Amino acid sequence: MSYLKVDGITKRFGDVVALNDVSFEVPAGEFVIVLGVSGSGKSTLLRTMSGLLSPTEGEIQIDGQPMITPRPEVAMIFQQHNIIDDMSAYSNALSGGINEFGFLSSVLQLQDESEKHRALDALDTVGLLSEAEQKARRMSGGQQQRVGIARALVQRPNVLLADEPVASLDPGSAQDVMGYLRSASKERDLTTFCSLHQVNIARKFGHRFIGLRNGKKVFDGYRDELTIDVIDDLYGDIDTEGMFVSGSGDTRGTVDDAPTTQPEQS
Ligand SMILES: Nc1ncnc2c1ncn2[C@@H]1O[C@H](COP(=O)(O)OP(=O)(O)OP(=O)(O)O)[C@@H](O)[C@H]1O
Repeated sequence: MSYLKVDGITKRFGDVVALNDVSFEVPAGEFVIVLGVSGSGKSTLLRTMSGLLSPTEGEIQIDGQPMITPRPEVAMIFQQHNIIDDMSAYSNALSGGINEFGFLSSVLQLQDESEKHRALDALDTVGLLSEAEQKARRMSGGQQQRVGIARALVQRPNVLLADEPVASLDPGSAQDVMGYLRSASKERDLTTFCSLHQVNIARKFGHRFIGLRNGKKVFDGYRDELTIDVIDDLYGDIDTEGMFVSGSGDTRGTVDDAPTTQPEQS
């Protein structure tokens, strides 16, 4: 049964059609990567799914409920991590409960033990428990993005939306962050959408892929279906050399442990 349903979404900004009649359904727990060139509508799709933007036409349902405004069970991670430099990794993670506990109690850290435990647990999930006291400004870009993931996890989401979470990172850090995102999603059974520019990283970590071009959905398939022809169709003449071999090094969260074709629906 689908947990998330995007039904005929169109989003216009004046004369610009950012999304054009996009529909798909996703079962709970699936890890979906949204691909497409710059301007194809990836961010608009994720922002609409998060409730930050209203569609011009169509509807999004999560767990059978229309998504009209942001909801705590849908967490968003941004490219610029949006974390506070002068706060520790722990305090930043704890601030993920801000919607649930209120701004003041979050800033004053008046949360109870279970909430504090949840922040530490989230830092553990992203491999930063030993860095909990570290000020964010002293952390690398990749570590800061992992703090951003931890903060989203503290929100206790069912759906995680990550809008180009590794766009500003070097390739090694990008793989690291994607590995933690993938393993956090698996560990917590989160339905996850992640938009990416880097096709090789997408192939390494993705399970299902949705391809956008000029706001239209032009591809929706699993890893084995994401062929060079599909990538050429999405991106035009980019260099695809090396995209179809497994990477070396840390394999945390890669798809080698995940089905590469559509799972049977029950
Ligand atoms: N707030 C806005 N006002 C006007 N036009 C917008 C707005 N947001 C997005 N657009 C336009 O909608 C189209 C899709 O933009 P979007 O940011 O969703 O693409 P994208 O695939 O995420 O691009 P990128 O990879 O560069 O972030 C683009 O033509 C963009 O200029």
